Amino acid sequence: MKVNEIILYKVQMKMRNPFTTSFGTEQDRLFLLVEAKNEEGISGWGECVTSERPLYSEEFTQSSWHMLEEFLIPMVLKKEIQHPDELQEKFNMYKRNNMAKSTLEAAIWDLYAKSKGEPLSKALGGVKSTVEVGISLGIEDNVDDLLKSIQQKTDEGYRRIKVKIKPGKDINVLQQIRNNFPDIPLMADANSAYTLKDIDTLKAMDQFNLMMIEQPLTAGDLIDHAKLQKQIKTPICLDESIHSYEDARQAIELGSCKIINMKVGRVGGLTQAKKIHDLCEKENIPLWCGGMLESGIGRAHNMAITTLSNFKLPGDTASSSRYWDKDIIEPEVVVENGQLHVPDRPGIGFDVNREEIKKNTIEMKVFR
Ligand SMILES: O=C(O)CCC(=O)C1=CC=C[C@@H](O)[C@@H]1C(=O)O
Ligand SMILES: [Mg+2]
Repeated sequence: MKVNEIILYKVQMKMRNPFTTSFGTEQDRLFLLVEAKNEEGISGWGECVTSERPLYSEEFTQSSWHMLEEFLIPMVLKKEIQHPDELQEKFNMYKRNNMAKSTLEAAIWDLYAKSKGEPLSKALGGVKSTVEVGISLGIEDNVDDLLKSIQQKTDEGYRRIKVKIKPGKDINVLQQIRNNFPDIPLMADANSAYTLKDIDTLKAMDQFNLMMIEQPLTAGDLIDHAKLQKQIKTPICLDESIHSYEDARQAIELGSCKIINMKVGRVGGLTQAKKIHDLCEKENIPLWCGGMLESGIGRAHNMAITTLSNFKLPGDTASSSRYWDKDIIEPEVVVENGQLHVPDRPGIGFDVNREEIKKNTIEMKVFR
């Protein structure tokens, strides 16, 4: 397979509602798309999950644009590629910058699957045709609004509710949620807002029968999470601490977590995600697929990877309409009774809406 042309798009789309976590609020998404075309004019698509500012990790949208333009695209353009797995080794001469790497690699995976006439889920080794999903709710100014959102999303059939917590908005919030929803599958994402000094608060969360607490401590940490896991009942799920296969291996060996939130962009692409998936399956560490407020292209890739056997817990891949007045794919992603039907058409299985992409593109560059 040879990639004849690559187009890099910088896209600006306003989400329907602001999304607040312990490290900030986002509503105007500024992200990148990569379109990779082969000799037959077939296009594969990938989405970069960075934000405009490096709040989640060290990467941000402009850093990814530079990485792709200067280093990664030239490694792929006009080169013969037998299989997308080859890219991880090529890209690893450059340190980290996983979200930038993942954008291009995902586009090549989509193109590879399309050129074989195979759904991306199948090309990845997926075994499911439907996947269960939950929803991630941002921090609300007042708990009543949060309780209303939980009721609405539970009524819509989402299989688990993820709420964001931070010091001062944790025990009181979780208590009110449990007072109103004693039995719903519930988890909390701290986005690294705590330290071991908060051990009493973190222990107190054991009373709420949470499915997990996601990334309570510093991004990148494994040691303190291992100490914490020994002191609390609630399973720890890691997100911002797992950037590679090695991180996952060490986290499992240290006992830093019992669950991992898989984000294809954070780990550098679908090939690395598969490797981590297989390790976790062997070590009985269940996965679920996290989200990064993606458009439909990133959402489609998330659906495909979630079909692998060890994605055992509902992820964050909610409906397009949760985020966008109009998504850039057709049909849009629609959750029905807490489930997504994975398309069995070639590649990501959705058509891109070029008009919608053009309308939202603020910059683009064609590489031939
Ligand atoms: O709905 C989604 O796409 C998930 C949103 C979500 O929970 C997150 C998005 C981006 C970074 C984080 O704030 C957070 C997460 O940690 O999972
Ligand atoms: Mg998280």
